[in-house]
Amino acid sequence: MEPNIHEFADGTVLAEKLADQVAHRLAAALEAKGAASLVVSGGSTPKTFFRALSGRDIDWTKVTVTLVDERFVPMDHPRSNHLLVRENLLQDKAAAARFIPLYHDCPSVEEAARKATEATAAIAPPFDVVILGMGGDGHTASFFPHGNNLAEALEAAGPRRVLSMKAQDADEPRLTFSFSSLTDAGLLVLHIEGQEKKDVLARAQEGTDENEMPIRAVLHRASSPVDIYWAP
Ligand SMILES: O=C(O)[C@H](O)[C@@H](O)[C@H](O)[C@H](O)COP(=O)(O)O
Repeated sequence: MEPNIHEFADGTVLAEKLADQVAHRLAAALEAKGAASLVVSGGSTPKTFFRALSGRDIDWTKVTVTLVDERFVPMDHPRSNHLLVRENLLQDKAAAARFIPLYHDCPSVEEAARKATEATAAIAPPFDVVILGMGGDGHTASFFPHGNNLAEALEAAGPRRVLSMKAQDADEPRLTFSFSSLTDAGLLVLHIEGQEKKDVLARAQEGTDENEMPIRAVLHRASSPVDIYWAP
């Protein structure tokens, strides 16, 4: 299924449009089920979008927010995605949402992944909204090229869970939802910005080796349509 590409004049316009689309999708889920789930990525790209979404007027008390992936660091660590989401998304109206962290203070990242799987199992599948980012190496979530658990993480019919991931390109051990947990979302978005990321996307779309560029698994075999949001 070919991705749908939405291009915007700049990151601010993109953030407002994406916040509108996500709020609309969450509101529809709340109307239909009385609950909604939002699963977001970390990194530097989503900050403006998070701030725009935090002010949208939906019943956030019934929305569960969690992370696509997390660095294996405590919440007060500057590289924590939980910290990023707490400071930028869980503010204003969205402060009322329930947040489920992936990080757990365990002796190993493998044990933390088991605890994160248990802690997130209560979120009814499929997730309503999943927002992915992409690194310059073609990783998404914590599906890093040549990651130690990459094959398992990318299994099409693998169990819904959180796995640990270690990779040369990752600054620290990671916790990541599996491909199967993320890619049947009601709304599956890849949010990237800048010409460099657009060039990386083009290279990913031309090739098939998922170990080299794991984003290819999402682009080529996600069960949900992929909506790419891009601004210069
Ligand atoms: O924990 C993370 O870093 C993210 O989940 C990761 O997958 C991110 O989306 C990309 O690395 C892009 O990051 P930037 O937005 O900083 O380029």
